[in-house]
Parts: sequence; structure tokens; C-alpha cells
Amino acid sequence: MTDLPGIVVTGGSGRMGQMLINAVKASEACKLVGVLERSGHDWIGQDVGVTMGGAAIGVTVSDDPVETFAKAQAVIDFTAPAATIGFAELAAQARAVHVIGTTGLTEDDIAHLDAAARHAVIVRAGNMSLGVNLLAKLTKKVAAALDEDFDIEITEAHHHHKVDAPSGTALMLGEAAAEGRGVSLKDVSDSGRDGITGARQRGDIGFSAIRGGDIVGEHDVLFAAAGERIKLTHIATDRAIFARGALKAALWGQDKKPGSYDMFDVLGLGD
Ligand SMILES: NC(=O)C1=CN([C@@H]2O[C@H](COP(=O)(O)OP(=O)(O)OC[C@H]3O[C@@H](n4cnc5c(N)ncnc54)[C@H](O)[C@@H]3O)[C@@H](O)[C@H]2O)C=CC1
Ligand SMILES: O=C(O)C1=N[C@H](C(=O)O)C[C@H](O)C1
Repeated sequence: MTDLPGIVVTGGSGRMGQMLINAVKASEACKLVGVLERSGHDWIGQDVGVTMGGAAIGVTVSDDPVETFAKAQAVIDFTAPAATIGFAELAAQARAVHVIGTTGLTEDDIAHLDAAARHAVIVRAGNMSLGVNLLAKLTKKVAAALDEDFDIEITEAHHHHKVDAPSGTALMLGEAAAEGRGVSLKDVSDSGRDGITGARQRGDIGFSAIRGGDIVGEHDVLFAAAGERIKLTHIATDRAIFARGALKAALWGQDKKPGSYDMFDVLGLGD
């Protein structure tokens, strides 16, 4: 039991944090050794079993990442970009696998993560579910098979608390479509349309975002041409799918060399 990899969950009180804590607790392949929250949060100093409404489990919520990561073989992190950048450096110092689900990262943020990945394993994906990663591979294949007569439009829908758009998943799907077409997403991305935008540019990949209620996450990739349309869809109804993927990544990363990995690596979804 004591040899099982120790997992730290950051942002423990969050929507994903709580899913992750439950997933780690239920797993026979690892053990929960720490939970982090931001300084000032009212869970700090309390047993996480109690803060989640149950019995004490002997893990106290902390706001000290250095001390907490020292106990970890893996850190699972679904928080916010600024927090994730700081955690990457500290997880690398602790030689812990850093599984990152946080979205809304800038190019500069990703450069920081790549620097940390020179010293430790980082697995990062805008969506950790098997279904979305498969959808990305399908998107790439369909985009490669069709020419620019087919306009590609990616639509995503999420709960009203979500702070970033387009979603990490939408961007993943956009990257997959762009790769299939042999172009760079940066050159063809069209997001946030409002006002007199002008006609759609041939070859663009468009993004639209819906925010409302408690939608867990829905993504459509539309290929629209004159006379016909193809739509690829993923609907998440339970955040457990993301937690399952993240836990799989944390265990998968244990015997890997330092570097940046994604869920295609973890799930063995090559081209
Ligand atoms: N890659 C994937 O499969 C998925 C990614 N996400 C992403 O995960 C992130 C979190 O999503 P939710 O759980 O819905 O958000 P949330 O707002 O419910 O939870 C975020 C938690 O992080 C904590 N936090 C923020 N700064 C911190 C710090 N410096 N130290 C410790 N804790 C800190 C907050 O207090 C909060 O409890 C978002 O970026 C979201 O897009 C969400 C679901 C799936
Ligand atoms: O914030 C969320 O909730 C989600 N975020 C991820 C994203 O940005 O795509 C994954 C999932 O769709 C839920």
C-alpha cells in the first residue's frame, strides 16, 4: 500500500478538484498524499474528507506547494493559468509528474511549461477524456480528406462559470483540423465574431462559444459545403471522464523521461 504513487490534487475545492480527489480515493493504484488550495481559502488547515462532507481521511488541505509536492509522485492540476505556471516549476523541482488540465494558457505560459518539462514529465491536454481525444483524431482525418470547399466551424458550450473561450477542447479540435489541412491554426483561426465582420474567408477555421447553466462540455466540429454538411460531436455529461483521464496520465507518466506529453501519448492514439 505504502509503495503506491502519491498524488497531490491542486485546487481541491474546485469542480474538477473534488472529482479528482474522489477518483484518487477510489483508485487502488495510487494514494492521495496532499491537497492544495489558494491562500486564504476556508478549506486550508482542515481535513479534506471533512471539507467534502464526509469523515476525516488524514489529508490536510494546504496552501504550501513546496511542502506538499515533496510528498508527491504526481501533481494533478486543474486550476488557473497563473497557478499552473508556478506549480510547474515546483513540481519539476520535486521530480513529480505534473498533469495539467488547466485551460486558457497563453503561448508565453506554454513556453514556461516547456521549460519545466526539461526536468520532469508534464502531461497537458485541453481535454483529458478518451472521447474528445478520439474526436480530435477523427477531426484531423476528415479535415485531411476534404478541401476548402468545406468550411470548418467549431462550436463549444459550457456552464456559466467558465472563464476562458474558446475552450481548451475547441482549440485542440482546431489544431487537429488545421493539422489535417496542413496549415497553422494561428494563420486561419477566426474567433469572437461580432459586428460587421466581413464575409467568411475561405480556409478559415471558425470558433463560437455558448455559456449557460450547468453544461459540462459540448463540442461540435462542422464541415459545411454547398449542399451538404458533416458534423462530429462530443457531449460530456459527467466530469468523471476528465478525472479518469488525468489519473491515467499521472500513473502513465511514472516511468517516462522528462518531456512534454499529451493525452494522445497516454492513450496510445497515434496518427
Ligand atoms: N483538460 C480537461 O480535461 C479539463 C479542464 N478543465 C479546466 O480546469 C480548470 C479548472 O476548472 P474547474 O474545476 O471547473 O474550476 P473551479 O473554479 O471550480 O476550480 C479551480 C480551483 O482552483 C483553485 N485555485 C486557483 N488558484 C489556485 C492556487 N494558486 N493554488 C491552489 N488552488 C488554486 C480555486 O480556488 C478553485 O478551487 C479550468 O481551466 C478548466 O477549463 C476542466 C475540466 C476538464
Ligand atoms: O471548464 C470546463 O468545465 C471544461 N474545460 C475544458 C475546456 O476548456 O475544454 C474541458 C471541458 O470541456 C470542461
